[in-house]
Amino acid sequence: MFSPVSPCTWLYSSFPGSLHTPETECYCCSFDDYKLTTEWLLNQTNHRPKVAVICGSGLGLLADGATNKQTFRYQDIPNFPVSTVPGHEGCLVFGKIEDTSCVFMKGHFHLYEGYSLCQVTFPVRIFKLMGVESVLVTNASGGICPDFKVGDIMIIKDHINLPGFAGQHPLCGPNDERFGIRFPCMSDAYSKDLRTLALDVGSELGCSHFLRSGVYCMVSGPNFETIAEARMLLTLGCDSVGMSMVPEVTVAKHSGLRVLGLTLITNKVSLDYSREEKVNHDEVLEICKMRAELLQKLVTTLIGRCQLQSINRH
Ligand SMILES: O=P(O)(O)O[C@H]1O[C@H](CO)[C@@H](O)[C@H]1O
Ligand SMILES: Nc1nc2[nH]cnc2c(=O)[nH]1
Repeated sequence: MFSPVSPCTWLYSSFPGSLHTPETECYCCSFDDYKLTTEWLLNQTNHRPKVAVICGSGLGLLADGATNKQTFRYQDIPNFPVSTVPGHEGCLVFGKIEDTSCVFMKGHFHLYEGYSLCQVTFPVRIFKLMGVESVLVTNASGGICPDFKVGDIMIIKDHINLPGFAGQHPLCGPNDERFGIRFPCMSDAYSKDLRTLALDVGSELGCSHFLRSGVYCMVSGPNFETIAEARMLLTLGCDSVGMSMVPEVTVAKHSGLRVLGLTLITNKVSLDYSREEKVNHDEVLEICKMRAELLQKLVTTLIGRCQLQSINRH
């Protein structure tokens, strides 16, 4: 189980009713922690997923298109964190999309929930050990690029890891060579093949007009941006901003998984002091609901094709 050595344990445990106990706190997970969870899952299911889909805020129904489903609540899986954010159901769904065996995370974890980045990225290493080859990460984000509209889907071509600049990085700590090298290259974190495939599939489905490509920036949250922060992000070259995904992508790339990132633009980030609209999480979830069916079609079609692409490459 997790070793109770988080430098923050004393802080969290000093809040009455805190979610954090010495048992759930960790600084680093050991290989045995990952192994235990992987073996538990492999014993509980006959599914052997090749593709993992991480569903962000309000996007859990991406799993609905799968057949032969088997569901596990996060709280029942040894070592798994639990979801605390509305719109994150908190279960792992195994199933098939056409002939491809998949695993869907209905809800993922965030720094702002108080989890360590080792906990946030824990499932990604489980997927790797289960034999997953490609990861599709989806989430909700605010549009910084003035051309973006609410409801656009941005194919992530690159990211800026702002918490990483401040030392909040999932690969800090001892490096386990069984997963990957000490200094991984991140200039190609998002597979070019998968990005091209996403554009092709989007065009086939007639949704090219709201498919975008751009740079996603992760902030820790939980507050939405001030106008000065939003302007800074625009200057830095960010097209959208959110509070997740980058740790999972970094750990996935570190362990040699192919990554595709899709972010739904749920709101336009205010860059102007005269704008009256105020963003809130309910609005984010509302837009996710509005686009869910189309995103599901996109993801489902992509999964069949990306597995085919993977087979052809071997
Ligand atoms: O990134 P996901 O989890 O999709 O959700 C995004 O939306 C929430 C804020 O509304 C934050 O969690 C932000 O990161
Ligand atoms: N940081 C951030 N995260 C989001 N998630 C959805 N919209 C937003 C946003 O505007 N800012």
